Amino acid sequence: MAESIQAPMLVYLVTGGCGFLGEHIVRMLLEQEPRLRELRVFDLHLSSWLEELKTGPVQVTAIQGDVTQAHEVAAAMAGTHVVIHTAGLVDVFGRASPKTIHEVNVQGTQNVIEACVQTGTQFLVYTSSMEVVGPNIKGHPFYRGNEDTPYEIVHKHPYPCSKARAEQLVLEANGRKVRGGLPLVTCALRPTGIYGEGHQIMRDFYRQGLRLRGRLFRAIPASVEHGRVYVGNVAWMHVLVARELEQRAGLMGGQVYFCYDKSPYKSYEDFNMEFLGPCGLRLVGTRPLLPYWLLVLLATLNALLQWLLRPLLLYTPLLNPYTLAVANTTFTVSTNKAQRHFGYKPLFSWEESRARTILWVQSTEGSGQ
Ligand SMILES: NC(=O)C1=CN([C@@H]2O[C@H](COP(=O)(O)OP(=O)(O)OC[C@H]3O[C@@H](n4cnc5c(N)ncnc54)[C@H](O)[C@@H]3O)[C@@H](O)[C@H]2O)C=CC1
Ligand SMILES: C[C@H](CCCC(C)(C)O)[C@H]1CC[C@H]2[C@@H]3[C@H](O)CC4=CC(=O)CC[C@]4(C)[C@H]3CC[C@]12C
Repeated sequence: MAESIQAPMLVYLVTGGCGFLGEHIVRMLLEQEPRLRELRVFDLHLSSWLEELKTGPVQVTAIQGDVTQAHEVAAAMAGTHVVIHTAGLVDVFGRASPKTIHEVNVQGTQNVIEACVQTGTQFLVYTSSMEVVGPNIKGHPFYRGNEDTPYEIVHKHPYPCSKARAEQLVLEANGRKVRGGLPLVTCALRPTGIYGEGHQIMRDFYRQGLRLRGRLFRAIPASVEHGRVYVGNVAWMHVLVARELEQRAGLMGGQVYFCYDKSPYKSYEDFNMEFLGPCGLRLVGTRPLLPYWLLVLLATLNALLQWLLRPLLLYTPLLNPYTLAVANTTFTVSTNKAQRHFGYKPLFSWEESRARTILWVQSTEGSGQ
């Protein structure tokens, strides 16, 4: 992508551009990519906020489509230079079947890769996940790990299985010849747990706390650390990778990068309190109120109930054996690979990320957002 002093010429496509992360990527591209001529936003469900973006200098094209449909993906991608593939089915609660998760996350990604080859799109940035590495089902801690830290990867749950397979497909596709004969350059980003404006689970905890007269009850020991990353910084890393892939194809092609910033390492619940506390909630207990064995029992019961009730209704509580294992296992990332390879520095400080998230949580009260 040669630097141009003339009219902007690049066409980008963001799959899943109407989701939590996707919206931030779309807005960030419009703010931070001066070479953009057209931005295509491809999603199963188009959001109304896209309309307001259509009045700016960049042509924003909304495309309602399904990544599992190869022809829809290929049609949307014709003539694009870069694709940021963020669409995915994020489900660790049993809302979707393992088959559907596989179709969207794995087959959908395969369709994006084949469309790159078919249409001549040369740069592909994939939103992977830390879940590709862990936590594993044995509960082994990953403490301040980086992209090269050895870790026993054991997947059973459909979501991490699908993200791992999709990431592998993306990395293996690096170097394939696309239409016109140039090599495909791919790269995968692995965010830890993302937070920020639009984070639905945060909003759900907030509402639950309001219902419980301003209280949440500690379930996880404060000593279990989680790595979290602000959505604006995740979006910024995507934009930067997309921008740098051509110049640094040899270095970055086929690589994975953890997505990180300077958010503090804390337990899942203590981290959420950084935002929910200033919104008037309080976390009750310095230690978990229930013993761990009882939580395991409740989680197992929930899984059993989900299975029994499935013919009648979808029972999808937050607590299940998988979410309990993830929440109860230390998983923190400490790396500078993205900084070394393409000069990434978080765009938003921790203070700013926190302030923005608090404002958003406050704005969701009674707003039905
Ligand atoms: N939320 C998190 O903490 C993390 C998310 N990720 C990854 O980031 C990506 C985005 O996740 P979120 O924004 O949190 O989820 P989200 O559910 O808010 O966004 C996903 C978007 O993909 C779209 N989509 C789903 N199925 C589709 C299909 N068949 N065709 C076209 N579009 C489809 C949805 O409509 C939605 O707009 C996912 O790939 C996820 O695996 C990775 C690490 C952490
Ligand atoms: C829902 C969990 C917290 C509730 C625990 C309880 C019931 C004891 O209070 C969440 C704890 C950790 C979350 C996951 C983590 O942030 C990593 C993720 C990465 C992704 O790619 C997708 C989302 C998620 C799996 C995230 C999901 C919610 C938690 C399990």
